[in-house]
Amino acid sequence: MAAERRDKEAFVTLVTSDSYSFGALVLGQSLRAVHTTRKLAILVTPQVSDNVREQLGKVYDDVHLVDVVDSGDTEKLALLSRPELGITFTKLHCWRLTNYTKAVFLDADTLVLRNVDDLFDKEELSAVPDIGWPDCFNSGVFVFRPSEDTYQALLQCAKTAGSFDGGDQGLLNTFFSDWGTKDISRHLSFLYNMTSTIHYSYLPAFNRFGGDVKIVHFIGPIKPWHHQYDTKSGTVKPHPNQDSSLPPHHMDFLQAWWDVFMNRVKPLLEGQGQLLSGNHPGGTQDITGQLAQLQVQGANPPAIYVSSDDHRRAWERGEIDYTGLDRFENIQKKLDAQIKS
Ligand SMILES: O=c1ccn([C@@H]2O[C@H](COP(=O)(O)OP(=O)(O)O[C@H]3O[C@H](CO)[C@@H](O)[C@H](O)[C@H]3O)[C@@H](O)[C@H]2O)c(=O)[nH]1
Ligand SMILES: [Mn+2]
Repeated sequence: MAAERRDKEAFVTLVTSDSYSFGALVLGQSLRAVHTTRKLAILVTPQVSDNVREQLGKVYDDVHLVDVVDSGDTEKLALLSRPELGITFTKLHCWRLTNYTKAVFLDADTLVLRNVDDLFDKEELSAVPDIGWPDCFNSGVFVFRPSEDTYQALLQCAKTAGSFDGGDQGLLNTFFSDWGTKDISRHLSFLYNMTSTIHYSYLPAFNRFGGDVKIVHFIGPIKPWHHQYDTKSGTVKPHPNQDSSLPPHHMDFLQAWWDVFMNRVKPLLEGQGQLLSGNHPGGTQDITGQLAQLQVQGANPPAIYVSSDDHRRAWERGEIDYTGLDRFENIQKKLDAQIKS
């Protein structure tokens, strides 16, 4: 294919915080690992620190600074138990990347396992059914055509109809409401957005088709970067809140995420002085501990995991109080407070 066309097509993701940036770095490197021929673009908001933006620039061809768009719809987001997701309206900015003729949006919590450049043969709006309500599409992976007109129409739709889940997925399913019925070629195979969650898994189908998964999507509040990684054994350990309920294959995908992180992202970050230097003597380190260090260095520290200096220093040493101060509900509460303020 002509190089000019390839240069006008891009994979696009979004980050509004330093923590999601770990996801974006892994995603970008996973796309490089499967030798994509398309450009990599990322939307970042001013909350992402300068230091992190610089790291993102090592992986992404195009780092676009955008303003936050927030649905502010706390009532509907409460139904979804995810008060933080109003900010995902910021995703709409991807339609403004009009220097590309076609693009594929990927959430920052996705990981690419095989080359998916064939997605650029699809038309707007192509996506995979959502596992919770398969008449809707999941908005973590979709093919679209950047257009200022579409962007304005989406904003208008946000003002008039709004989003039925408070996030971008509800809005996009309202706007592209004929996705379910109009054209079957816009239904992508589940292999392009394999959501593996604790709530639902069709294991026999997984055993039959799982080997062909192209993109895995870590939906839900606990992301790969919240898990612990044991540097001695080179294996990921389940988050204490997920321990007993994870489907077995989920651990393999988490491991795949961490393998990309350790082999392809950590070496990039190591040039960053003290970042990633705080391994716990026992060999266990948690990326959020590294995040805390990143926040100490960053120009605009979100400090969401840090409640006091002592606690912060313990966290940085990798001494994480999983059953006490650092238990998941507390982290979640802090995140919630951060988003409301
Ligand atoms: O604080 C945040 C929250 C989200 N994001 C970005 O927005 C995406 C969507 O959020 P995520 O936490 O991945 O949501 P999911 O757990 O995947 O939940 C679902 O619901 C969301 C809201 O409707 C949709 O955006 C998702 O695609 C859909 O899978 C992320 O991947 C990031 O790219 C941020 O940058 N910062
Ligand atoms: Mn997601």
